[in-house]
Amino acid sequence: MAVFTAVTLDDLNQWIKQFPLGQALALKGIASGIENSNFFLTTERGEYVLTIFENLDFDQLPFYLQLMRHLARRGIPVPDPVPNEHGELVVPLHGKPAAVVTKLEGASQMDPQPVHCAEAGTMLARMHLAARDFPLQQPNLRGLDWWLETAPKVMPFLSPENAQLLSSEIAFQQAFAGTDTYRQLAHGPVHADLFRNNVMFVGDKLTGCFDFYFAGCDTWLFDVAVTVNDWCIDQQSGKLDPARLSALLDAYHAVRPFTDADRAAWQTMLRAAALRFWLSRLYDLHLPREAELLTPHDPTHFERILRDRVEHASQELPA
Ligand SMILES: Nc1ncnc2c1ncn2[C@@H]1O[C@H](COP(=O)(O)OP(=O)(O)OP(=O)(O)O)[C@@H](O)[C@H]1O
Ligand SMILES: N[C@@H](CCO)C(=O)O
Repeated sequence: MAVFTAVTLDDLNQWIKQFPLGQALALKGIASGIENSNFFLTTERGEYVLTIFENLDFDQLPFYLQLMRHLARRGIPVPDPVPNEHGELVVPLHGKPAAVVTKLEGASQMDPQPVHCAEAGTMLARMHLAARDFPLQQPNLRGLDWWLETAPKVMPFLSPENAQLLSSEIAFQQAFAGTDTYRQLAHGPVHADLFRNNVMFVGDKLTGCFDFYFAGCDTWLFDVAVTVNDWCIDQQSGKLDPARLSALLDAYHAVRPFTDADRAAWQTMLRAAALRFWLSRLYDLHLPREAELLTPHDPTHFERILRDRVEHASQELPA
């Protein structure tokens, strides 16, 4: 159950008046998700999602919500935040920040085929291009600085082999971040968490993506690697699946062609993307926050992926 803050229809009667949505007619808690309290909200104007942010504060939220608004206005299928009468996208509800966004149609495709991977690749590239003129800046808050700060906290919980893997990989990534190749990579606002459960389909057609609450400015290639490491793998072994990988990369490349720097950085970036989720899952497992009530995701999945990416080269990016 992922509703940490209880809300009733009665609670909403007054609150909803500040939005041009008419009266609230129905409210249903959404069971999945581990970060926020989410509700499907039906009003006189249609179907929406109400999110109460449990762990994010008012300072960070404008970046996420304004980015969603920016993308929605450029035709990228993402939830569009509804402004209140003062133009605000984030408004307190029961003392916590909350937002109302449009509801996407469809359901996640947890067993994606090449056709779904191609759709994801196309949308990711379109999203990168559409965000180029987004004016707000926020770093990826789960980037290298966070890895350096967090690794010492989880080290005491690791086996000697895993402690060695973690420290050597962070050193490798830190060295890479200082290279010319890294500096030449295109960067801008990225989703940074485009897993299968954050994308909707109706049949084989992608209808949208959501959960921008790890978005930040980072390299576009990092975003591609995060996506590939979830969509294009055998879920048991973590190994890359060539057909799905080609489908996603070719579709991305057709919209935003990969550069020589991307090609030079690809293997390293797949490792960075695996490290990012191994570390965050280790952190959530061993150092859970108070507001985090659900079973954390399994870190060993990303440990396997990282070891595989270190030991086996992926196919190259399309030229
Ligand atoms: N705009 C939307 N349209 C339709 N469904 C949505 C929308 N936003 C969220 N959902 C539904 O709510 C669920 C939880 O949302 P979300 O993934 O943003 O929560 P979360 O707490 O950030 O979860 P996690 O961090 O585990 O991915 C989604 O799996 C999806 O089913
Ligand atoms: N996608 C993340 C969860 C946070 O959205 C993970 O699988 O660890």
